[in-house]
Amino acid sequence: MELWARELANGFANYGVTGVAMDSRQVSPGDVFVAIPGQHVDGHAFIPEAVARGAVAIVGERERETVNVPAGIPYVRVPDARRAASAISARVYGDPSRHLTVIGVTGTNGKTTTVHWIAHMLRCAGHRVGTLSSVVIDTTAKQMAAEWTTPEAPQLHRVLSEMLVAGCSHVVMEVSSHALVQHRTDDVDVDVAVFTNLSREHLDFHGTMEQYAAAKALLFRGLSADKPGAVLNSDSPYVEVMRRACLAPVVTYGVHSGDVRGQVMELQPWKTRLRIALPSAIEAEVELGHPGMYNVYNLLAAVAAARVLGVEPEAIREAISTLPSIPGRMHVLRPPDRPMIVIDYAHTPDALAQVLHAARRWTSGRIWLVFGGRGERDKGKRPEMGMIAAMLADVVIITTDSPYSEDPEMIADDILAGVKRIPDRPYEVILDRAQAIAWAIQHAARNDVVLITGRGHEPFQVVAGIRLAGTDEQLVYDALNNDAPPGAF
Ligand SMILES: CC(=O)N[C@H]1[C@@H](OP(=O)(O)OP(=O)(O)OC[C@H]2O[C@@H](n3ccc(=O)[nH]c3=O)[C@H](O)[C@@H]2O)O[C@H](CO)[C@@H](O)[C@@H]1O[C@H](C)C(=O)N[C@@H](C)C(=O)N[C@H](CCC(=O)O)C(=O)O
Ligand SMILES: Nc1ncnc2c1ncn2[C@@H]1O[C@H](COP(=O)(O)OP(=O)(O)OP(=O)(O)O)[C@@H](O)[C@H]1O
Repeated sequence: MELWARELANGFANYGVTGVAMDSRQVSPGDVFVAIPGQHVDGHAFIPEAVARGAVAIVGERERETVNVPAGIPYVRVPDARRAASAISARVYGDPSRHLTVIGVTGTNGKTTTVHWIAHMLRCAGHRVGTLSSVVIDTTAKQMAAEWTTPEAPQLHRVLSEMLVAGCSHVVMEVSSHALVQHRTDDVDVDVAVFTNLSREHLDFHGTMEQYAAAKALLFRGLSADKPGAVLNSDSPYVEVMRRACLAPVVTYGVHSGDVRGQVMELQPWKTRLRIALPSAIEAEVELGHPGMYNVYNLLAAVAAARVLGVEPEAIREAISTLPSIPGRMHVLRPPDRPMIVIDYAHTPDALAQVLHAARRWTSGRIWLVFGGRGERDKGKRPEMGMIAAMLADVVIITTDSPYSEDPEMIADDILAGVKRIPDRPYEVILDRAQAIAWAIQHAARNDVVLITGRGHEPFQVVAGIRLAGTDEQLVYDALNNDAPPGAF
């Protein structure tokens, strides 16, 4: 930690500050308010509101004369407000990560799944484990729906301190590239860092794949040489970027290469038989009850991490036979006399391709894919996903997926440009998501599959700034109930 950040953090801890807030609407009495110059608004404009809510000190980047700080309230100007927020949060909440074994998982896809599977393996070995994922924040004493993949530093350190109080010895958490670039995790003392994979995503934020990879590599750069290690996917073209960033010992995993190696014996529609070889020459044949090659990689990442953490092979083996499903990932509904319906969270080109490859094994019939593109996010991936959809599905239904402030029709046009690159692929554009899902279910035959991707577990869409409640599962139930005779489902 830079000297200025350490001194600032110590100063606030000694000053008796009891909490940290980066958003004026979340200030509690006794907090220090950190003003962030944002992309939309300037957090410095909310200093009076923060003080009115009980902030006892302010940190910002602007000169004191240019901001409105009420008399008697200390103001500290810093070179980087996000960096300051992280340092102060860690110190004010008692540096909880130093007393926990923290496993950070980064990568474009598979973070949530890998986090929950590592946590499961550690629990099978008898540890008390907290988790932070984009589905849930679980301190073991309480569970909260997650709004972020990785929360802002104040919430992050507060939650880590709650996990410590709840008696956790380990925490497994997702670390997003946004979090790494925005210093949210700078002061989390990570012990084991895991890399799943890297493919196109968030280029609106990172600009290029090189910069995106460099952002992910920050997690490994932060891992000191005395830590148990980094766990890297050696089949990823980006493995060397992560390895170069790393001073800690490296353990790799993969199907084609790796210290922990998975050899697929049989890839069945819904499960996979594989032989896993560990560096200690221990080999075991296991059955993974989750479909797709990509889940083989998630499993190998979890196994390698568990071994680095000292989990015995027997506990790992037991854990593999009881691995949990993740809400909204490959969630299967089998209404009688209807096509099978699968809800999944694929929202990147690679994830969509992986899931469609897996889906091809489920049916000799047709795959009806219902999906959209999220607003205010990487527009370049939309035509790519459109083309993948048209290449790998039989019927493509383009719909709306949380457009935020964007026009859903324009987003659909972006996707359509990719769909049209594959000649003669049938497609429909039905912007109302409920209608799109209902249309696919009505038209698909009994032995077809309706695959609905992009929203997974998410409980709402944001349309023109308004949160519209309703999961995809609910939309499926509505479609079936409106259409089916009573009691058929
Ligand atoms: C693109 C991005 O990362 N944006 C983040 C950025 O927003 P911004 O620069 O637009 O902030 P702003 O709205 O201008 O506000 C500036 C400051 O004023 C504050 N404010 C604002 C209004 C008010 O009344 N009072 C107040 O104090 C805000 O809290 C903020 O601190 O700074 C804000 C404050 O830190 C973040 O909330 C916001 O995350 C937005 C909500 C977001 O959607 N982030 C996503 C992209 C994200 O981080 N995702 C990753 C996962 C990605 C993945 O899928 O892998 C994640 O970890 O969740
Ligand atoms: N290893 C993987 N490689 C490619 N795609 C994957 C992989 N694991 C999961 N997926 C796909 O990505 C989707 C999201 O999976 P998961 O939530 O585990 O990833 P994530 O990185 O946490 O994403 P997010 O942070 O957006 O939740 C899944 O529904 C599946 O379609």
